[in-house]
Amino acid sequence: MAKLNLVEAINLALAEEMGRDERIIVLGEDVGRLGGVFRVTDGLQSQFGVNRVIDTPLAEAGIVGTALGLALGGLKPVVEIQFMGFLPPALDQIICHISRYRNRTRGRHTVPLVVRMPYGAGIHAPEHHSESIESILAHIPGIKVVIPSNPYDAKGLLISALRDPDPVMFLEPKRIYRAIRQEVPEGEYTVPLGTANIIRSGKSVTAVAWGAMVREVMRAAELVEPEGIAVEVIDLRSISPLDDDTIVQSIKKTGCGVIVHEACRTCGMAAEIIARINEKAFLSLAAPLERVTGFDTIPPLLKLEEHFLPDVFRISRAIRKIAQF
Ligand SMILES: Cc1ncc(C[n+]2csc(CCOP(=O)(O)OP(=O)(O)O)c2C)c(N)n1
Repeated sequence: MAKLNLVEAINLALAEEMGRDERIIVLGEDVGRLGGVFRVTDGLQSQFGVNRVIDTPLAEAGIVGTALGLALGGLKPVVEIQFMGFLPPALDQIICHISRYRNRTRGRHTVPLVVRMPYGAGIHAPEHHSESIESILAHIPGIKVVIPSNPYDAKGLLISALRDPDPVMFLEPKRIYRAIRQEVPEGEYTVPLGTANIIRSGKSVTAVAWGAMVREVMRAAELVEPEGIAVEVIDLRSISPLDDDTIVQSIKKTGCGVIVHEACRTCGMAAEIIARINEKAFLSLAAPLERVTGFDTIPPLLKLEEHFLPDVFRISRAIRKIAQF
């Protein structure tokens, strides 16, 4: 079995599904000849031709609006937004139309499209290239929001997204695009949307993360292990729908939890997760729930980025704090 990184796993999922389903087309800025800024769509245009892998003008609202029309016309478009920071012009199409077509037509029309986008900080990129605004997407009813943390899940989640009848936002943590290699099977397999994964079991503290933060949380869990703190790590994989059952079951076992995300603190996903734990497992809590997050500021440049992003130090400090109760 080949060991692939995240970029290669996503590329493989696209190539395999495009081979199986000729309704799938790819469109976005520089996705064709160049193969995308991060080379995620590398080779697809030469394999499937210019009618199925389309270089578009620099106009996010136009690209996503076009994809909506193509989806309603019977195709399965996969849009690449070059960086999540350039998503806002397309939010009008996503919020006002794509997310509501099923509801607007009383289920007669669905919108089977996928919007892929690199997101998150950690690669020393300038403004608009480090955004992590997943909670804005999670706030929109009618779309699914998926974030893989490793190559195996990336391929399986993307195949599920491509086969889903409804719109899926597929967020790619670019900080780990090439940082992890993992055995990824050839051929089809799926990872279900809306299902979290317990990637490390423990009885002391529950830690919830997604995307690039999963790796940091795993490092923190290993750091505190010799101190007698056994951390259960949940990789959320989908932030909408949110698999709160898995989180609640874990909290009932450990009695305390920390949620880690690199997005800004205010109205980030941690706030929603903490609210759900309060609703469903408050009486099992032995300590206040903690969150370790980015700060309420634009992701800063270069070295300051290291202070903005939750790291092993900040995460392990939060874990120790709640484990003491
Ligand atoms: C709204 C928005 N979307 C995407 C980008 C990312 N981006 C930066 S340069 C570039 C290519 C621009 O190509 P072109 O307009 O031909 O200008 P040239 O590279 O020739 O100067 C893209 C897509 C951006 N800066 N702004």
